[in-house]
Amino acid sequence: MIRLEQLHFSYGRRPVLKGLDLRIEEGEILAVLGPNGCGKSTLLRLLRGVLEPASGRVLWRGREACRLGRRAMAKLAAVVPQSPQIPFPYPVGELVAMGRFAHRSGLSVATSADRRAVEKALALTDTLQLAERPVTDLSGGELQRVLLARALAQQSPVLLLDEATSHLDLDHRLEIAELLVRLNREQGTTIIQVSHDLDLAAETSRRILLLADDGTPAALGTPAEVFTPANLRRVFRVEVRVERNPYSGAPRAYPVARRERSGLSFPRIHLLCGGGSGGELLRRLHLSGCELSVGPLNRGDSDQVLATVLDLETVLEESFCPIGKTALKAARELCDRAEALVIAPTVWGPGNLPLLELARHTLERKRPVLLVDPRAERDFTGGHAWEQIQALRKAGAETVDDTEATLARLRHPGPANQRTGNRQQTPDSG
Ligand SMILES: Nc1ncnc2c1ncn2[C@@H]1O[C@H](COP(=O)(O)OP(=O)(O)OP(=O)(O)O)[C@@H](O)[C@H]1O
Repeated sequence: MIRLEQLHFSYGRRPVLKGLDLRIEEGEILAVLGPNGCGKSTLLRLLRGVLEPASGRVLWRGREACRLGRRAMAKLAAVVPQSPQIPFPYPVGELVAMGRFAHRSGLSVATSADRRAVEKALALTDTLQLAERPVTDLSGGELQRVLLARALAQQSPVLLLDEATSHLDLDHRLEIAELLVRLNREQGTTIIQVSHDLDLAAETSRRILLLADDGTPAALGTPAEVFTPANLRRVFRVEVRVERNPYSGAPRAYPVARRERSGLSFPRIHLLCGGGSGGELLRRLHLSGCELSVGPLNRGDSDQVLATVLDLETVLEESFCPIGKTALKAARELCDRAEALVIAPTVWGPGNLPLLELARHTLERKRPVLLVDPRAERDFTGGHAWEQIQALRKAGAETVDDTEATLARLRHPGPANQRTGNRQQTPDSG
């Protein structure tokens, strides 16, 4: 029904949309998602023919959108705009009746069909009680429902919605979402909705077009195909965990954390931790935007669970098992790829003692090793771990007090600063 062919658009010299190819079939529900300013509303304007592409075409049943004319377009598509300026205090009923203009000629009076369409649209959007109120007095959410009523009164086969539920309370948001799905199912209305509500888009749409911030298409497919942590991270620069809504089965994206863009001087870091000693370091290093790998960690260890949530490259060892040769070898490979090794304030026992080999190995490769708040009292190996830690310090491992100091050190490419100097600790000093 609608075809976009190699669509490019610029405002002046500033390109906004680049290379969009898309087919929208009759009866489809398509959501267009993407960061602020990526060109979603511009795409709707191009679809309506209000804007003309710089190159490429927008075709409605084979006819170019920008050549269709206002009345012909209104018969094909009704629009719910993002934030319209309505300067005149029309009564709501009158504004909704304006949706009928494509069906009327000149100043002809409203027919009973027009009146029925308006009443039905007011009823469906729960705005009948607002019919006499001036539109300028409405709240944001009421106005959105009235604008949807105007679009419904138009009885066009296609609805173009630009963030049409952004001001609605939960009850009305769900009601309008259900209404759109019902219109689509019962009347075959094609719906193209721009939204920032990822979950609602996934619940109601059959396909999602994800635009990147440079206006290129980043992904197109079913919600399950498009909602992957990698796609959403790339487009929104946010770490998300994708789960399924247990009631509807639709994918649901939970933001885990925003990645800071200010990088560390060491773009790739390996972290040794375990037993919860890595919690804050894992989160903060991950947020810093560096590539973080971790392990070996025993399955089920709380640090391992957090590393999985954060989608980190992790070397695993079986639950409650000492760190074995295979895991150690895999971790050594990750250490070789890292520019720095951080060792969390871990409790040392015979099971994880071999990890300290990784620190020696990293120092031999002339890469920094940071020991975060090491303490003799955490050594449960009869002094072996503490002995090795002291040897590591002599060989150049740096001591840092806490997570903050670790990040501060990693922001600087040079050797340890005075605060992170090798504080001597004896088994008694703690
Ligand atoms: N009339 C205009 N003239 C010049 N630039 C414009 C115009 N309209 C929009 N832009 C710019 O084009 C880019 C895309 O705007 P658009 O409104 O399509 O983005 P959007 O994805 O809908 O954003 P949002 O999610 O914030 O609503 C933005 O950088 C915007 O500032």
